[in-house]
Amino acid sequence: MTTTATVQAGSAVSLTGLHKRYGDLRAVDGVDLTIAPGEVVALLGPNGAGKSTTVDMLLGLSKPDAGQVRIFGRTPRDAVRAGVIGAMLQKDNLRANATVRETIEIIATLHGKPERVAPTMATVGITDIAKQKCGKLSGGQKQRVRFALAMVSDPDLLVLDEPTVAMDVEIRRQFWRSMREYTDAGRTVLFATHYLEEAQEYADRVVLLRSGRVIADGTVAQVRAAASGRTLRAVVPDATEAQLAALPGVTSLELRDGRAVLSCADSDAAVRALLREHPEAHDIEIAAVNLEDAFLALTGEDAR
Ligand SMILES: Nc1ncnc2c1ncn2[C@@H]1O[C@H](COP(=O)(O)OP(=O)(O)OP(=O)(O)O)[C@@H](O)[C@H]1O
Repeated sequence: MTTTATVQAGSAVSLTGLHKRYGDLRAVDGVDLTIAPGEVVALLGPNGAGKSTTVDMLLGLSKPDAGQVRIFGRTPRDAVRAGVIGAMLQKDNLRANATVRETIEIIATLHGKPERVAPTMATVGITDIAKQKCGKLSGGQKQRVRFALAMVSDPDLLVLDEPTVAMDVEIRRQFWRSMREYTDAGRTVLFATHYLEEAQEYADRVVLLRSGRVIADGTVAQVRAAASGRTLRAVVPDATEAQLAALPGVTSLELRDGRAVLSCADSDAAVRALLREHPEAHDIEIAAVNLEDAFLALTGEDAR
């Protein structure tokens, strides 16, 4: 049997008891997180939840007040030096006067991988802007150049802080297509995002941060279930609130003009009992709670 210790020893990312304060503010307040090789993990949280602070410590850009970071068993600094981490941050690190190709070439050469320049630019879709100066690029183009910089060393772990900010819908799709190619090859990704639908669509696992703490961690399906299961809607002309509230699996409800909206921990049990006790019920719909609802229920505040 695999023990927790061996899983952590073989982990891509291991954050243990991570704390970071700014004055009295606990920006990161005891984060424990282990990511296995090959996982694609979304780090979600409202503004100020501590996502960027966590990412900065993970990359060795800032030092935790307490706790430990290990990337494939190494310190962040050693991992960065060895080229096993590629990072795409929110900060603008592009030199305005350098062309796109020159920018990618410098980093590829630093990592001893000049042969990666052309394929990386093709994958990310920036070959056609290779000769443009970085200072003249649009926000979305700059994001793609940053993505190419993160990918050019062919790292085992990609860390992306809000990667699709400033990208329009088409560019965003293209971005995720190239990410898929990368993750299909078994590489590990941690991305921070405000776009809940991106987490839902592209991550294997979602970690919700709030006030510097992990408040939920699981697959998209588990996070949804942790919040409030499913919503059952039906028209039940003669039912009372008390009758509906007594149905098994129902956790809360609204009833207006015979239209009922039931929040269910167990929607199968609820729908069976509903039809048994109120055979006149009709127009029944059962929907999974989407991640946004789950997120709002768990954090109790506006995600954006
Ligand atoms: N250098 C700093 N000095 C003081 N406070 C900081 C600093 N960096 C971050 N903070 C504070 O720490 C908390 C966590 O910030 P952080 O940027 O990690 O959150 P976030 O989840 O990335 O938010 P956002 O989605 O807005 O980027 C916030 O309250 C922020 O104001």
